[in-house]
Amino acid sequence: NNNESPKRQWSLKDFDVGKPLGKGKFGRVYLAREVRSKYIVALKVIFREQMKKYGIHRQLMREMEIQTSLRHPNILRLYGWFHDAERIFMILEYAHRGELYRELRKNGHLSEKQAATYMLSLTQALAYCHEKDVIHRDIKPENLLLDHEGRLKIGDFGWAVQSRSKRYTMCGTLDYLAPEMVENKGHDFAIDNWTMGILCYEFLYGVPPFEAESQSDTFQRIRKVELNFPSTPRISTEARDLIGRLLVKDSSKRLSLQEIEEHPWIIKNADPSGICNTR
Ligand SMILES: Cc1cc(Cn2cc(-c3c(Cl)cnc4nc(-c5cn(C)nc5C)[nH]c34)cn2)no1
Repeated sequence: NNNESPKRQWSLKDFDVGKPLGKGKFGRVYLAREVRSKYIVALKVIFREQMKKYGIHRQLMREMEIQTSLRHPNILRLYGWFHDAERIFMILEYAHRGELYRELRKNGHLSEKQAATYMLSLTQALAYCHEKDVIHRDIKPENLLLDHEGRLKIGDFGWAVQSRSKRYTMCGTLDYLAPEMVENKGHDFAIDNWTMGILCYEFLYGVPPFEAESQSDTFQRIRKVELNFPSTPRISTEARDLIGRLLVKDSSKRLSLQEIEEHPWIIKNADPSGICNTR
């Protein structure tokens, strides 16, 4: 829209750079403050030679175009970017309460109200992305952040990062691959609906549904959709119903985002404000 502020030319001297917040294969994220406004941001720094080495320059540009155009309360804002001779810098919204994963690990699993509230936020963010033909926002828990009020933010450009704490390594993310990915078929919007099922399970049980000793066992369990629900923690029938209607091999038979929003478990448990601080 034409009342958009003109694209400022940013440079590193506009920022006081603070502590590192996270690091990935291609770079790091730092806490930073814009000097004039004192506005706190997260500054993601990507090393050019790493970018060349992994040949991700074009993908990065496309992802940044997408991310800049997205405006949604549950999607981390990309305010702008700049570069110098050896690095590319992205000026990102700072999520004050960090990784949702930390909350999940701290409490072992989330309450049904918290899980349903985060599921609703994710569904609304993904519905917004799908309207703009953006799929596969890479919604692994490592990429889900919480703002100062505890509101969920999808915090990444859909490319692999190593989260700061070593305990969930990158290979752990294969738990999130859908059958069509594992079997190398094309994937479409429904890929995100599968991931929503994985996430909902993990929010409620603290572990992903198809976790196994080896990668091949995990692939096997994904392909056969070997889904079982442990007896503890006790999860409501509605929650298991929702998970069972998302983790469906035939992608055309998975619940749509609209149907997730209208599911009885979501209606009964989710806080529409997206903020749920009840344990
Ligand atoms: C490279 C690379 C690493 C990562 C993963 N990552 C994301 C962040 C991050 C962003 Cl982008 C925005 N806000 C954040 N807030 C935190 C945070 C706040 N607390 C209290 N603790 C943390 C951690 N991290 C944020 C950092 N690393 N993506 O690409």
